[in-house]
Formats: sequence, structure tokens, C-alpha cells
Amino acid sequence: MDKNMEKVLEVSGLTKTYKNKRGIYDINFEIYRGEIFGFLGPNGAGKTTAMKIMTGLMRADSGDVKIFGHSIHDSFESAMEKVGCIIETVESYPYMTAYENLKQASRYYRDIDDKRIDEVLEITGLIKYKAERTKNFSLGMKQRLGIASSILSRPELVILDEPLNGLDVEGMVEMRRLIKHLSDTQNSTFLISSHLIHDVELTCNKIGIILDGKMLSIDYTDNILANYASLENYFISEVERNGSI
Ligand SMILES: Nc1ncnc2c1ncn2[C@@H]1O[C@H](COP(=O)(O)OP(=O)(O)OP(=O)(O)O)[C@@H](O)[C@H]1O
Repeated sequence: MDKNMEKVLEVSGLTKTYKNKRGIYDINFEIYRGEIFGFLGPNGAGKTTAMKIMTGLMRADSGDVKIFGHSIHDSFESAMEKVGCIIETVESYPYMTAYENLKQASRYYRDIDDKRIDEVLEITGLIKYKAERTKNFSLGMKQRLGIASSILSRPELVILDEPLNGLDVEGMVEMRRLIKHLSDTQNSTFLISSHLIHDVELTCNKIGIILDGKMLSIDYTDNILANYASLENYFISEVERNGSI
């Protein structure tokens, strides 16, 4: 790895235990500029919990998250300045058009004009639906609008919780293309959670496997595929090595 690569996200010792004793335990990983990091794990593994903490929606019991060197505990606003995210569901105002929804979202930021709104509609392939109310949008279109909204402010780190949830094959392929396009053209860095092994393999260049609240392993997709026939084989072997399945 290039030593000059900039560290975008640093998660250290992140722990959160819910009253029912579930949660996440001592999660550690780093993401460097330009990486598409896949946070892979089955339902209930702890992905959303970790992402909620990273974006300030929940407090950790212990551990820290640094984004571009700023701790979310000590300097939350500086940490989040260059972050765009979608956590859990993508919400839109159904009786507003795609444009109006983005206009509404733009109020949270400085300096977002109509030209930028058109740009994100263009990037996400929604420009032709600009004046349509979102109540008639398909799930895939809503996900695209969510991404459009999350990149409005030109974030350098985009955090997406299960962006492929509920999409059909075509929708997944489109979403994957969109993520890669943003990574190639804007050098955006991504943290994406998913339980879909095949899709993570095709989308992400670095993968962290989370199971029962613990991070089992982290490696580059190229390394994994050089040693295993598929990410699924690697996943099963990692899970078995750690005593489950
Ligand atoms: N508010 C809560 N109170 C108690 N337990 C919770 C709460 N939120 C999540 N959990 C539990 O913590 C564990 C991790 O949940 P989390 O939602 O982070 O997993 P996930 O990997 O995002 O799964 P999914 O893909 O199903 O969203 C699960 O066992 C879940 O039941």
C-alpha cells in the first residue's frame, strides 16, 4: 500500500452493548482515500450499530471514530463536514418532486445551487425524472435519490448502509456502477454495509467481515481472490476458523 495514502476513517476499539447483551465489540479498522470498503456480515451482525455510531446517531460505550483525523466525540462537526450518508431507510417527501426533495436537503449545507442539484441528478441518472413526484418512484429510483442527496455537498467519505437492499438485479447493477463511477471520477471514499457476498465481491476493493458484533478479518479483495475461489469461500473459511457455522 502507498504510504502517502490519506487515512479517511479510523475506527478503534468501538464497543456498544445493548441491554439484551447484543451489540458490537472492539471493532477496529481503517479506510484510506479512494477505497470502497465493504462491511460484510449477515443480518444482526452489528453493521448498522457501528454505522450509527460513526455518524453520530448513537453513542458508543467505548472506543473512538476519527474521520480525517477528527474524533466524532471531541469534534463532531469537523469530523462530519466531509461525510455524506444514508443510514437505514432512504426517506423522501412523496408529494415533492426529485428536484424539490434535493432543494430541501440542500438547506442543510452552504453553497448548494440549482446547478449542483442538476449535477447530482445527472450523476445518479435521475435528471429525466427531475420534475416527477417521488411517490411514483420505484425503490431503485428512491435509492438513487438517497445517494444524490448524500453526495450533494461533495462529501469525500460516503457511508451507505445496505444501499442494495430491496433492489432487483438491474437496480443492483446500476447502483454498483454508480458507486464505482463516483469512486473513479470524484475519488470518493466509500464505506458500504451489505449482507450480499457476491455484490460486495464485485463492488468493494477492501472487505471487513463482521459476525456476532466482532470483526473477524479485513483484507483487500484482490488478496482474497488470489487465495480463494470466491469471497464466499473466504467468508465460510473465516467464519469456520472463528468457530461458527
Ligand atoms: N436498539 C436495540 N436494542 C437492543 N438490541 C439491538 C438494538 N439495535 C440492534 N440490536 C441488536 O444488536 C445486534 C446488531 O444489530 P444491527 O442492526 O447493528 O445489525 P446489522 O448487521 O445492521 O443487521 P441488519 O442487516 O439486519 O440491519 C442484533 O442482534 C440486534 O438485534
